[in-house]
Amino acid sequence: MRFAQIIVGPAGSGKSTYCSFMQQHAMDAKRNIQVVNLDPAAEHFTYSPLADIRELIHLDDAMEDEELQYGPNGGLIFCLEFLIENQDWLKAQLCGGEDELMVGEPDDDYILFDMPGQIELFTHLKMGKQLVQLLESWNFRTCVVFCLDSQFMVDGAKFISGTMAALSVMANMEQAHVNVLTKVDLLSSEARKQLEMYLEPDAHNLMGELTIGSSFGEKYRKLTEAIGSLIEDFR
Ligand SMILES: Nc1nc2c(ncn2[C@@H]2O[C@H](COP(=O)(O)OP(=O)(O)OP(=O)(O)O)[C@@H](O)[C@H]2O)c(=O)[nH]1
Repeated sequence: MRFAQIIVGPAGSGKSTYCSFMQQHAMDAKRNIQVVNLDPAAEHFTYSPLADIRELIHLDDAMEDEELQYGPNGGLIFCLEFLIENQDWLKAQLCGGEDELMVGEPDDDYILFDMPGQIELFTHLKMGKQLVQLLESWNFRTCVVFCLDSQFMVDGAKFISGTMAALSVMANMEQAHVNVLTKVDLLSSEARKQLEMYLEPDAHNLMGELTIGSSFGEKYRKLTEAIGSLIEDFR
């Protein structure tokens, strides 16, 4: 059995940093965790990847192609589609050979997949799911790790927004899902205390915070309450 974490989250939320620290932590514990970079626009990261999508296709390839002429977001989607179409490349990196007969059966691998920060790839497009299906067919057990900047968890409106983003990924990917709060070290002591409140949130208190004292909050009270119940149901 092999294991994989699909590391997703908004741009700059700390995905690559998480991968580096996890790999270092594993090394300290005399275990082996490998990282695969699947962000075709990545500029630098501090781990040395087992495989790097930029060797297959770089975002610039899609953006600078005279026929394709993609912008950054369309180009990124194209690159991930290209990866799925050229799955033999990834299989060769992970399984050691392109020929079905030559594919080894590595065991006990633990691989982190560092994904791009465009979360639409995981909230409603199909590439994230297709990647998981491929990994499962190569004997991986997968889970999704959603990185969220903790600064998005220190007031009611940001909490709702961040939680809904995580929930969209969870509903679309249909995988075991772990949320990781990053950059907690950057929070002030007051913000850290507030954060505690959001770790075990009481939906009714949060709704009060959002609806009282603003005309927007009053107007959309019912909608906010419905969103609160939805989040509560998925907890
Ligand atoms: N202080 C602090 N900085 C962090 C932490 N996690 C990430 N950073 C910093 O935040 C910035 C973005 O981190 P990355 O790991 O590159 O984020 P990313 O999600 O991989 O970014 P993209 O691939 O561009 O979406 C870097 O400057 C990191 O050093 C953290 O827990 N604490």
